[in-house]
Amino acid sequence: MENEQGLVVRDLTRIHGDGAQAVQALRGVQLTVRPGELVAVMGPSGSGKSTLLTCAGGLDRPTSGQVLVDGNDLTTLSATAVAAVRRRLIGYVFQDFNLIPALTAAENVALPLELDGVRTRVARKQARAALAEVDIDDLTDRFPDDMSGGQRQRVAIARAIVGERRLLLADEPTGALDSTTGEAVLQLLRDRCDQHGIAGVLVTHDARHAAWADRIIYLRDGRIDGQTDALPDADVLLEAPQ
Ligand SMILES: Nc1ncnc2c1ncn2[C@@H]1O[C@H](COP(=O)(O)OP(=O)(O)OP(=O)(O)O)[C@@H](O)[C@H]1O
Repeated sequence: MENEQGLVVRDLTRIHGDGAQAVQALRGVQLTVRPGELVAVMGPSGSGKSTLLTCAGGLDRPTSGQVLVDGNDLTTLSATAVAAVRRRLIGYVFQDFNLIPALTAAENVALPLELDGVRTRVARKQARAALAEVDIDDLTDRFPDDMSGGQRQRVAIARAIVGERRLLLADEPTGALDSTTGEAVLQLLRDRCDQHGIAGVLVTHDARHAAWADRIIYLRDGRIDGQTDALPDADVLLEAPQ
């Protein structure tokens, strides 16, 4: 295991399909996200943003290249070992929350721990702690259908940070939310990276959302086409007259 913390992506390529149908979604992407750093990924539709995120999160296998999460090379591990790294170290936040309707907030958040063999009582305790961290410990026993969109996304974030997560991947996490609720969700992601030294990657179409990141990378046709340091402080943008 290499001693590199955070996320390291080297020469990443991903070809979806084969023959005449083959689509080269990523063409040699290099990216390092250090612990505590939040990087935004922007780019036109079809430029490879989601593919980059799913490869970084071990949900998709790259065609070539390396993906290291806290030194664990997802491209050389067995499928079972990748799944274990995913459950223990990687948290995902999606646009549509992906919560299980039949489970309460605490049960949804505890699920990745329980799947990983953590005893139910311990998992539920950690789930309650994660829900408290995103300020919804009063919703522990509530079902997703009885929550607002913002509350559901907080549950999804709690599920993504529960336990000892080291990498937080968010794909348009504010897409289904109004702008105030969306900003609160981004603030939460930012705080997690700052306070817990988690490496974060945020895919977004919105430059105001990208302003929460330390760095923005631009993808075009599967390549990194440019990079900028942080935009003006997000709080300043929020306070600016509309
Ligand atoms: N499972 C798949 N099978 C075939 N082609 C795919 C698959 N997933 C993605 N692609 C193709 O790979 C390219 C990159 O897709 P990707 O979803 O990563 O882009 P994106 O930047 O996230 O787009 P969007 O902003 O629209 O979500 C696109 O041409 C897409 O059609």
